[in-house]
Amino acid sequence: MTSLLTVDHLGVHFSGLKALDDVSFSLEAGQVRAVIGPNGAGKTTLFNAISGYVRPTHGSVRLNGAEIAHSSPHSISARGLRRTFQNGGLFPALTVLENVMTGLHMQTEGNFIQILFGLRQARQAERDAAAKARRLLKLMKMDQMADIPASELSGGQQRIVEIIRTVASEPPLLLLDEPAVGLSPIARAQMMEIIKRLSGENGVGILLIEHAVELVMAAADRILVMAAGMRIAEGTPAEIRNDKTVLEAYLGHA
Ligand SMILES: Nc1ncnc2c1ncn2[C@@H]1O[C@H](COP(=O)(O)OP(=O)(O)OP(=O)(O)O)[C@@H](O)[C@H]1O
Repeated sequence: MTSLLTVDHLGVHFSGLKALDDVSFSLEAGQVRAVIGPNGAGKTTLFNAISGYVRPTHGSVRLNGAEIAHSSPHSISARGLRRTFQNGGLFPALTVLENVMTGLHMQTEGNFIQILFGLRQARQAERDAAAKARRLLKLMKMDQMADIPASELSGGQQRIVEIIRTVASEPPLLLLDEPAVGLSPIARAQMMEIIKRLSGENGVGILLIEHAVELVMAAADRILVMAAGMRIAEGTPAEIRNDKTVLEAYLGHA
């Protein structure tokens, strides 16, 4: 069976430095895979190489079996792989609802001609988009924030809205870069619930970089551990917790 995402012997070299060295793994629909490792392990480089922001030196990345390793970020995104960034911003002056609706426009841009020539249909499309955005916000327990400007949200709430905006277009594959960084314990629990719901109920494949070990252990189905650009371990949370190489290389004790 073809996996949703297959990363095969992927390498990224920066003038001699092997930021990513021969990394392989796969991700299935409905699965959450975490990537962990100390600073400089190559996690961000891995994300950049998968999403087209960095050109791989070696190896391949396949999305539903189709090679995407040398495609542009735009074309990779159009094929259904979406990502968030560590400092990805919302539009501060727009309301939470409007921000989520910007994520839906990707789906409706095919209706451009309709928008030009059929104002009535366009208004209906806009109403449908607003209703869908509200449904999503309600599902993620953010509906009470819908009509306030994004600038008035806390950092953690902004991150949650950014994820809702990213998933509004229903991508089959989502890359989340440190979704829980700087979140309060409550927001962290909410984030974990959102991640589980997206994968479990909506079947989204999720790849996430995360330093919060408790979130990783609770939310991930499988974990990839990296150090110095290389994959040093791969397995279920229970396997990783007891892996001697991981304890030595990552957690600093055995
Ligand atoms: N554009 C670049 N040019 C040269 N070296 C780079 C570039 N991007 C990353 N590196 C180097 O590649 C290595 C891996 O960096 P990367 O940012 O992928 O690690 P990381 O695991 O994401 O770290 P962190 O947890 O600190 O974000 C580091 O040594 C980094 O300095």
